[in-house]
Amino acid sequence: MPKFSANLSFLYQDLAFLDRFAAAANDGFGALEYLGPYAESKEKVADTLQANGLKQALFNVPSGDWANGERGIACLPDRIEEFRRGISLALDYAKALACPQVNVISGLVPKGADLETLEKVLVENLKYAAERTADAGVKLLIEPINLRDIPGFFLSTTDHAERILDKVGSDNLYIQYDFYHMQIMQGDLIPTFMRLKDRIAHVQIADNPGRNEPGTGEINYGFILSELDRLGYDGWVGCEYKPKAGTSDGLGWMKPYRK
Ligand SMILES: O=C(O)[C@H](O)C(=O)CO
Ligand SMILES: [Mg+2]
Repeated sequence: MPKFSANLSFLYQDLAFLDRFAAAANDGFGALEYLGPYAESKEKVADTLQANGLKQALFNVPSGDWANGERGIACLPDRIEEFRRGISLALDYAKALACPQVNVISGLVPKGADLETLEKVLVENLKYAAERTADAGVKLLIEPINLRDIPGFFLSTTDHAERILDKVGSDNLYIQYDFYHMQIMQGDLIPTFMRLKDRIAHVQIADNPGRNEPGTGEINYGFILSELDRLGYDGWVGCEYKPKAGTSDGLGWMKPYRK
């Protein structure tokens, strides 16, 4: 049976961040994920998780000035020190929240930048981060993201993600496979998942078009979720979508998977 993690950067947007924890627990989620916990103290986040009987499935390492349009800094040559500090902060939180994995957002290609240079920076940053996260018992992930929602994003396909994993050469670096992004960029969702299964540590779902809840678009999540089960995926399924019907009211799709 698939188990679901509520992505609090998308769900329960009408509530304050820490109030979203109880709402997710009440709706039957077993775990949480979000862009980052850094605006709250790690003690407060850990207490709220525990008070609501939730696990921490994942969060992103610090990803630059998100509000002002940055989408990660991991490929940017002039941000290496900041990236390294971010890894150390992410590991502090991961330890406090008993979070088994963190996701790296690669970054936007700056105008006129040399792609080979960006790739080298990303690979070196990931080598550095994979070593530190491995020492802490935390998996490191990278996520291909579709170019329609984030034009100019450096990492947008699983082929590219695989090449990066090969270049980094660490057994602690994995792919975060977001079915929504991959439907837009590649299609062929389950055959690709099957091929990359051993390199994928986390999956996320949303329907297309619209990035709304499963059942609102063209992706057959009934099939996908049963395939994830059949193929032995036992990680969390991250619900990273914009609820069309309100978060709780729009959870009808999840009913068959609740005990
Ligand atoms: O948007 C996504 O798919 C990501 O998972 C994310 O964390 C930020 O872009
Ligand atoms: Mg995602």
